[in-house]
Amino acid sequence: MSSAQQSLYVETELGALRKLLIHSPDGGIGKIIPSTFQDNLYDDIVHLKKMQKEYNHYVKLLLYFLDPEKVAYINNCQQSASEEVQANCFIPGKKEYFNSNKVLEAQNLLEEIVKDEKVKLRLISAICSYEESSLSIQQKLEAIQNPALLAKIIITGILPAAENGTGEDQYIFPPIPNFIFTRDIGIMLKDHILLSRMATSARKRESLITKFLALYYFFKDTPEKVIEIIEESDFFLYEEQERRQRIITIEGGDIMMTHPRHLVVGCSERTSSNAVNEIIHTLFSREELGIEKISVVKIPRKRAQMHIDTIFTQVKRNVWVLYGRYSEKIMEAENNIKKSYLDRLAHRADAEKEEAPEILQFFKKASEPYQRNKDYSCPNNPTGIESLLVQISTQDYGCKPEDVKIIYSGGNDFPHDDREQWTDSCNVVALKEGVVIGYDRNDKTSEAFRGAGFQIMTTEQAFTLFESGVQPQSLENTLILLPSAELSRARGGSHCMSMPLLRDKL
Ligand SMILES: NC(=[NH2+])NCCC[C@H](N)C(=O)O
Repeated sequence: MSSAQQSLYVETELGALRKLLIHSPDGGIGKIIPSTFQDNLYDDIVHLKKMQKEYNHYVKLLLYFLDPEKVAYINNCQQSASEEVQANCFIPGKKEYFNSNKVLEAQNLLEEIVKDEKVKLRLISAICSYEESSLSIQQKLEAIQNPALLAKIIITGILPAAENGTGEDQYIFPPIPNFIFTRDIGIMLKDHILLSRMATSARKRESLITKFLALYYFFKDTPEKVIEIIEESDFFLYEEQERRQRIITIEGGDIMMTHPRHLVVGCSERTSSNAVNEIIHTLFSREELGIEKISVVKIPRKRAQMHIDTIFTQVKRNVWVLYGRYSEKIMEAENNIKKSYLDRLAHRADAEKEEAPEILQFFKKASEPYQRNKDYSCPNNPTGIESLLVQISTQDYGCKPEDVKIIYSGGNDFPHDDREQWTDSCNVVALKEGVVIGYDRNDKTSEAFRGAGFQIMTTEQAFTLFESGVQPQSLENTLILLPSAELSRARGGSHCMSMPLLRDKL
């Protein structure tokens, strides 16, 4: 077992975070133009430098918790007289980059694997054929001897002037601006990884890169732990229409290991129903995973709620943050109030009654051998998302029903609930149980956290606290707020920006 492999394990959303995969906003993002941001799954063009600055707060916060020595290194760089050194310590590929083996940067790992000539050639040919590049582009890439540069080009799609002989930077591939959302590219299920199968062409190169990282870095010696789910072998015999129905797409934002025996899977704009079906079969058949229960959360296919982690995330065993409009408990009443409000705002299509999310559960005892044709569906499904969350807290974690707290986006107060869900109020990642990262712009949600007994602090305040000697791991019940003016425009929060690789067991 390689050392990378030994330390990969995630069985909850809450255990103290020890290692994760991230990707810092790269130059490709700065090349998106107004006519392409939608195709790139953004809702605006962003100011790259400001976005990177905001992201650096996130990185530094992660380091305080996961790798404090690197914070000392970064602080040191910040004191340098050279602005370049100050900036470079956050830029992957630069010699000043902090290089942590706890907060892993995808670009660095890519750099690592392309040092192997065989892997390099394979990856280049896979990407060039996916992107339909010319032979000459492929040859230019093959000729690059600097692995850091190659990794950067593969991600940003920009071949610098010095490498292409034309005297100008050349855009050889489209950017992959959503690669910052490492949550979506793969999912750790205990010591296995389930590879995603991105739903949109804007994110397919990310899947390809992730597959290479899984096979040639993380699971180099144990490829059997890499789980891939693809369409059946006769898929290509069907007509277009039929094929569309059978397609398998999976994105990590729809998959949560909420408990070592319980997996929650979203069926959404991004994760297809066929995929959900196959996930159930595949994971139940992998008895070594010990997954007994799979809850499927079917949500309407909407941009604003493209994955289930845009609707809810877990904060503590008994605490969740949820978009109230999707809670069956308040949906009915809320719908009526909103309808009258929206009606007054002229003919808004969304004034129509919301489509309700639906929960389906499947159960297989770990000791029972798996049978493909057996029906594992459960008879009494939770009536909606809120009941599911309460069920996880009470049945899986043994909390008392009266102790379960649901914190609602925007305090469940319209229109703040909708506004703040849009800027990822429900998308928080736990650094440890009860200590989560959110966005500073979601004021009403922060108030709701405060009301539920959490202290709220900005990253700046957290850093000052840690510098004064408070141990990050000693924090309890805290929501830490990231600056988010630019980051939030990419339509993802801290949960999306993290792919946990190692968490303590609870
Ligand atoms: N897990 C998540 N919610 N990820 C958010 C991804 C946002 C990204 N712009 C996309 O549309 O793909």
